[in-house]
Amino acid sequence: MQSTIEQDIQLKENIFHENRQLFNLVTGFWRSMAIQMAAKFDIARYLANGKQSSQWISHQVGLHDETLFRVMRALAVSGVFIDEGNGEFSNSSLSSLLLDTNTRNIVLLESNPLQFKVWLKSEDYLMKGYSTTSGQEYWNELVSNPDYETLFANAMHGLTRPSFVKRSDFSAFETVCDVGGSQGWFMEEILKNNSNIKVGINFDLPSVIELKQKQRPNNDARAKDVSGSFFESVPEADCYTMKRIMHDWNQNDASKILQTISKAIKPNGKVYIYDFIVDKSNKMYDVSVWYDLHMLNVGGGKERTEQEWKELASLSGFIIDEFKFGELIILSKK
Ligand SMILES: C[S@@+](CC[C@H](N)C(=O)[O-])C[C@H]1O[C@@H](n2cnc3c(N)ncnc32)[C@H](O)[C@@H]1O
Repeated sequence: MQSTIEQDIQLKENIFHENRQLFNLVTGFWRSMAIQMAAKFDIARYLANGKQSSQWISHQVGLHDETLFRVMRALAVSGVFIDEGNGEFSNSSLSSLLLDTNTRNIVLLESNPLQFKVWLKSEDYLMKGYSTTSGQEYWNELVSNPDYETLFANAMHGLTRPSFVKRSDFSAFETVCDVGGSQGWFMEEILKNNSNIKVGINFDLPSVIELKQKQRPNNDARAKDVSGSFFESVPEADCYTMKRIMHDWNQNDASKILQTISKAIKPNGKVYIYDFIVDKSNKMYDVSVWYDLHMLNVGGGKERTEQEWKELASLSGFIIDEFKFGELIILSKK
């Protein structure tokens, strides 16, 4: 029989030595914050031409020598940077990814403490569900902090795959409205690829549109910015795109957004939703189920399976025409 002390020691050893996978999961936020620091101070950039000492980097950036060494040493153990010995480091395949602006923007957002903050409500959700929460709180908080809003918009742009536009057929439409279009990157891409479109509207909350007009004024005469709330009204159009919008909202709110669109959509119009389609048969690691939890914490949102998309469409007076590429859902009015 093992004594309690022996059992205790063994438990600790299991967690800290033998079961590294569990340890890495449990302490994920340590790694997340260390990567946030590396991305924020663009450390990978200083290694782009080969190995350097952390001390040299800290002098270039204006950081504390010993602390930067300790951050890089810990990240190297997790595969971010390579520890070359004698206080020198080089880029690993992971830290090299931070040299890409889009990837760095996504990392800067997803490892940001403000993103972590929304998870503090997890226990509440687990105990009581999310029906009393309004997802709008998160967006109101976001738009009241222009630095966070810019960080968010840059990351969203980083997540936009040009293939979304290239694979979508806009040939039948004159007016397209991107609902919740943020800084207008997506509409810009749509207009660039579709000369048939006469008007391309980027629709978002007033403060988002205000920021967009300051930072990214339109230079395509067909592009228009319109502000408002998709719970009240949206401009008339014959195609509505919504990229990473519906997953922010619970079934009731998501349905309200579709009902607002239903009032403004022109005859034979379409709604193009760009969101994950959760594949329940997929037992492998699938990022959509982690995003599903993140969206829940952001304010009661969710990622949906085909069946759940069908239910949402039907609840809102729409039918699903097609599921495409695992990430595009095309709807028309019932
Ligand atoms: C996840 S972001 C997606 C942004 C953009 N579609 C993209 O993929 O880059 C959600 C967007 O919805 C906007 N939003 C939130 N509440 C809104 C409302 N009530 N009316 C209009 N837009 C809203 C936010 O400001 C934000 O730009």
